[in-house]
Amino acid sequence: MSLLTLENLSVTRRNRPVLRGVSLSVEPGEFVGLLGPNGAGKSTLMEAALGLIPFVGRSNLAALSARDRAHRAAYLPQSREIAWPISVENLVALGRIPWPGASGAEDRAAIDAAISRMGLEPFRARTATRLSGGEQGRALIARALAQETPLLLADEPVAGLDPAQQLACLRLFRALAGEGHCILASIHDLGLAARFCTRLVLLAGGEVLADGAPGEVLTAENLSRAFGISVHRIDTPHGPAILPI
Ligand SMILES: Nc1ncnc2c1ncn2[C@@H]1O[C@H](COP(=O)(O)OP(=O)(O)OP(=O)(O)O)[C@@H](O)[C@H]1O
Repeated sequence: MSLLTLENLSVTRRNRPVLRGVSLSVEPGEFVGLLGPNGAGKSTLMEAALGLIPFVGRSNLAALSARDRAHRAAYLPQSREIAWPISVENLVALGRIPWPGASGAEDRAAIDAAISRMGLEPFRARTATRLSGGEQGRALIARALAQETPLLLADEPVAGLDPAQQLACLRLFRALAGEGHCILASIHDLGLAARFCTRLVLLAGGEVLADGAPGEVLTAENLSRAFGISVHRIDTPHGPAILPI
């Protein structure tokens, strides 16, 4: 069963077409990396998929009630805003709001697991707004994980994370996909995307330029068309290293 199905999705923003007839279907077990130049519409696609902005076409997520949608999908927006000076633990606990019927023990287990998965134990009691940018980003990922949804839409989850935290986060997402979850994450680092994602979707000009296994999508021709760049690719025992030129 597809967790996310977009059919002919079109979005116009400020009288400019941003997405034009995008169709996409994402299955459990997939970690899909959403690639594309700045302004290609990666955030727009996630916002429209969730029904947060007007669109034409169909999104199975947007069609759900707010409660069912919150049970199906967690969302990490690109903006890392934390509105109140609450503790990291309480911030992560906000991910449990869609589950008012859960027992205290279930909530506690979900919060503890999310904090542990993001390596946030030392920050648990700290005021979230007084953490570094990367630490705040990890706390917001933990909030999304605590929601315990089958689908996670994450807008540039590794932006601002140090190299070790980027690896840890992407390894975790890959492991979650292995457990049957489904992750759709925008990402600008082509090497990391190639290494960790099971599938890549390249957006350009408001359309899906390529969709498939990393090796099929990250071709010289596709990257030149999407970004206007050449790349030097070196295959290492740890996966491809992709150097934009
Ligand atoms: N709130 C908004 N109101 C009007 N136009 C917007 C808004 N947000 C984004 N846009 C426009 O929509 C287009 C797509 O933006 P979007 O944020 O989806 O791109 P993106 O692929 O996520 O880019 P980036 O890699 O820079 O994050 C851009 O031209 C942008 O200027």
